[in-house]
Amino acid sequence: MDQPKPYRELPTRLSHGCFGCGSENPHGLRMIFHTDEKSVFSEIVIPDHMVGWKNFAHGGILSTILDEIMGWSAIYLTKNLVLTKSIAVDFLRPVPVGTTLRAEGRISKVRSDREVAMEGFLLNSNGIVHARGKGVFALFKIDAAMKFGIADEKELRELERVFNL
Ligand SMILES: CCCCCCCC(=O)SCCNC(=O)CCNC(=O)[C@H](O)C(C)(C)COP(=O)(O)OP(=O)(O)OC[C@H]1O[C@@H](n2cnc3c(N)ncnc32)[C@H](O)[C@@H]1OP(=O)(O)O
Repeated sequence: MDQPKPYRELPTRLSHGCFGCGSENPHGLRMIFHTDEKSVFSEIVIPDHMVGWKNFAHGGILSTILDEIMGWSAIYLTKNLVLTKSIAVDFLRPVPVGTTLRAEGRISKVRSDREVAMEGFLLNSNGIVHARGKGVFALFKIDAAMKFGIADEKELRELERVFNL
């Protein structure tokens, strides 16, 4: 009999246009996320058209992936919606386009009910870290998210339902 997997996919495949995770954005990264309940992770192959220097992924794209993984980690692990307040990225090794990367995010410190510090990592298939990020995210309950216009009400209610926000 198959053993249950120690992780599961997050229900983030909602039809929206986010550059990082939107299933309906043909120009985006279309990231899919999994969790082991302590962190959130995603496997991604950076397409050729996101190149910077020859063969190396553009640093802005790597920063976006770190923002996205930290953002979804913050949503899932704190049960709030988020807006990025700040991120800082260390680019440690170039990332060749076309190779599989693993992005991982986790909580660094919950600072208040309105703010969390996160950390994120981009690793190659041997577990070597190519970039790491630190981010501060504003936390929003559904009503505040509605007031801020983060998404339309239908989408927010769907997020509230699937993530038990
Ligand atoms: C899908 C998941 C993927 C995530 C990855 C992608 C994420 C992104 O790219 S997000 C886009 C980039 N980030 C942004 O655009 C954020 C821009 N920044 C902002 O909007 C602001 O700086 C913000 C809201 C974070 C903090 O605002 P700031 O001015 O410091 O707040 P502050 O002055 O204390 O409060 C202003 C008002 O907002 C309210 N407010 C601020 N923060 C919150 C909060 N967390 N919850 C509820 N209300 C809040 C305050 O109560 C206050 O309301 P009022 O005027 O009625 O008194």
